[in-house]
Amino acid sequence: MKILKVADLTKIYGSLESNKFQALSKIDFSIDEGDFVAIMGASGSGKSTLMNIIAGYDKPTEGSVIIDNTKIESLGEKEIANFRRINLGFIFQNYQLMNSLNVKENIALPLILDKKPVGFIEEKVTDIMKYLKIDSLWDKYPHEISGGQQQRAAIGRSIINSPKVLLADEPTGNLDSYTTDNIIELFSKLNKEKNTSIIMVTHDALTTKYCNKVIFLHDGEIHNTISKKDSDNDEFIKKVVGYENILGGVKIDKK
Ligand SMILES: Nc1ncnc2c1ncn2[C@@H]1O[C@H](COP(=O)(O)OP(=O)(O)OP(=O)(O)O)[C@@H](O)[C@H]1O
Repeated sequence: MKILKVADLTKIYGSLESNKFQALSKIDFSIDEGDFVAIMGASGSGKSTLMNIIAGYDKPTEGSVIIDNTKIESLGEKEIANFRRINLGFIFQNYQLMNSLNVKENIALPLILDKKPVGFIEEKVTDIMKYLKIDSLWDKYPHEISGGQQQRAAIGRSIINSPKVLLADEPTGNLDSYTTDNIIELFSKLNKEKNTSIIMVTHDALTTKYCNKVIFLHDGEIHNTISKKDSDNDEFIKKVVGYENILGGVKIDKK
């Protein structure tokens, strides 16, 4: 079953002829339920723009995003915020935890905003912290824990509502390679055990080892897509590294 469909998506920033910039051009792809997809491409190729439009943080100039049969652009601002809170999880490179709240309160935040009963929140947050192996950190504040632990807490907050789709924009960009592996394994676990569909922007080819698909953006367009079903794991990573070398290091500036 298709869980997400991106159709003919174009994004032009700026309204004046002098400051117009086309960041995405006719992007078209779909994601099946249970897919774990990476989006790769050079800096400036449009990855964050695409993620922000999928999450409804930004609007496309043309085209549409359909998530679980809901057309995102047809929703008003309040409806988008509600839809996002219930159906999507978003994970950022810099975690975006609230510094004044401890780990437990950060994870509970979406349920508190939804005014869920205290007992329900308590049970859910305890389960999630155990699942993520951060239950011993429940009373720590973000500045008291490591980057990897902060990212686990951020993942906890993003999955507390059991979203069908998890969007992660460079989730391991600030982490060392050991912690990166841990976080990527956690994504794979969520993907396999909870059937969460994941779309992850990454600059690191090795983080795609559990993905079943990699979409390469180049200059705001889909350059190509690699599927794991065509190859074994080593061959898959080799292909990803190959395309990353061709596309990865070049800053693309259309101005
Ligand atoms: N608000 C904006 N106004 C004008 N141009 C923008 C805006 N946001 C992004 N851009 C431009 O759109 C292009 C795509 O940006 P985007 O952030 O999506 O790229 P990216 O692939 O995520 O890059 P990176 O890997 O460096 O994060 C870039 O050239 C960027 O300068």
